[in-house]
Amino acid sequence: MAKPVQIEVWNPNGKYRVVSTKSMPGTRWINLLIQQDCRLEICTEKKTILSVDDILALIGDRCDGVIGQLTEDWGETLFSALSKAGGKAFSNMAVGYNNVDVEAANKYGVAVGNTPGVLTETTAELAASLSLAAARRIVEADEFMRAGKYEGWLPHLFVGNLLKGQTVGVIGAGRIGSAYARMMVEGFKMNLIYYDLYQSTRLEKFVTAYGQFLKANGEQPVTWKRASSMEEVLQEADVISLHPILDKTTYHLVNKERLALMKKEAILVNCSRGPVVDEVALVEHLRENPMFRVGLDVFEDEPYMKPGLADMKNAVVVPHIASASKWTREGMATLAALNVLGKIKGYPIWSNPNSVEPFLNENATPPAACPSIVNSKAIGLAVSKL
Ligand SMILES: NC(=O)c1ccc[n+]([C@@H]2O[C@H](COP(=O)([O-])OP(=O)(O)OC[C@H]3O[C@@H](n4cnc5c(N)ncnc54)[C@H](O)[C@@H]3O)[C@@H](O)[C@H]2O)c1
Ligand SMILES: O=C(O)[C@H](O)CO
Repeated sequence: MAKPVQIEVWNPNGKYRVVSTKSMPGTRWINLLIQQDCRLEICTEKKTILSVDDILALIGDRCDGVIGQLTEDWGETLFSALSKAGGKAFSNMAVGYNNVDVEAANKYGVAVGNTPGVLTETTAELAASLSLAAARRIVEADEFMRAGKYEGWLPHLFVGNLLKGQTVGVIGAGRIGSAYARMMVEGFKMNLIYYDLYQSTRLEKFVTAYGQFLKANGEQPVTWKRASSMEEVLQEADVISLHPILDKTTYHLVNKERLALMKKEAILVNCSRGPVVDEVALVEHLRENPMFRVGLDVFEDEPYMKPGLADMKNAVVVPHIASASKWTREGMATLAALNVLGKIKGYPIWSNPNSVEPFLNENATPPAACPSIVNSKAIGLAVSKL
């Protein structure tokens, strides 16, 4: 039997019981739920990753909706329990939902929400930060200073890579990949090569226009190319950033063979999901190629790193913080809460889940719609006319 878990209760007499498996930033999401007659229960357990049993205990015998986290395993067991408890809605507080078995949710008619759009720039900025940190060896240099090893300026001290005029490669040029590409092209005047299953005309137009602007100002224009294979990006780019979703097609997309195609002094950045890279192969590649560098926000077996990675001077590693700006995290909480609330209230789904700004305006009542439900078609939800 599932153990009881610690909770904090808001609006105890609310009609709808909504559970959040974690405390989330900001208070707007809490206020939106309690103003709409929800009794909100927030799990306050100290452990970071809740087990399926912990979540079963939270769902209990009556629950209208759950806001959950990307660290949780939302499959058959949880959706069946939620449906049995009368639940209609689940939302990840994340844009990625590879932790959710959507087919299982469909089977029980449970809506699955995610939080696109609000993370785009914040995540792209972290990918850009990791690119720079790796190119200019910032972490190594910081450790050196703190260890009291600096004895004065030297011509060879922490020499890294100049980005200007080099080629940035983006694999997965969706919302975040495109935002990152624009930052690197505009900020550092890099040429772009990208690979995606779909053409990104907006991105191509942006680079063309910026190239024309540079040329008109007497500067070297930037260029773009849509690669016909991922291998082409790996071979040509100097800095490569990974931004696809994680699914069967992207698992170990970067493996031993593909690492071998990359330039010896290339930089690889991963802010998508850990299993997109074969981390064991990566550690071996880093060991054998000391001029090759990586910037990693995500890991194959989070929260762990594969043996040897932590010892690599040519790796910059941070703990899955790409979306960690205050505005973004509060926005994610708001979108996740409104996905659950909207479904409970019987609202239709928002017509453009890539454009969620109306839900984020603190000074206005949010639209009567669910911002982003990934299985809306499968469970037959109507689209909002707003
Ligand atoms: N590290 C973090 O904190 C963090 C933050 C936000 C998002 N993410 C991850 O980033 C992912 C992307 O987010 P997004 O909002 O840009 O999503 P998105 O759907 O806008 O972009 C994903 C892109 O990947 C492409 N793609 C899918 N399969 C591919 C393949 N096999 N090869 C090449 N491209 C492929 C898609 O066509 C799409 O353009 C999320 O699913 C999530 O896993 C991580
Ligand atoms: O998918 C997401 O939204 C992220 O990984 C959370 O930061």
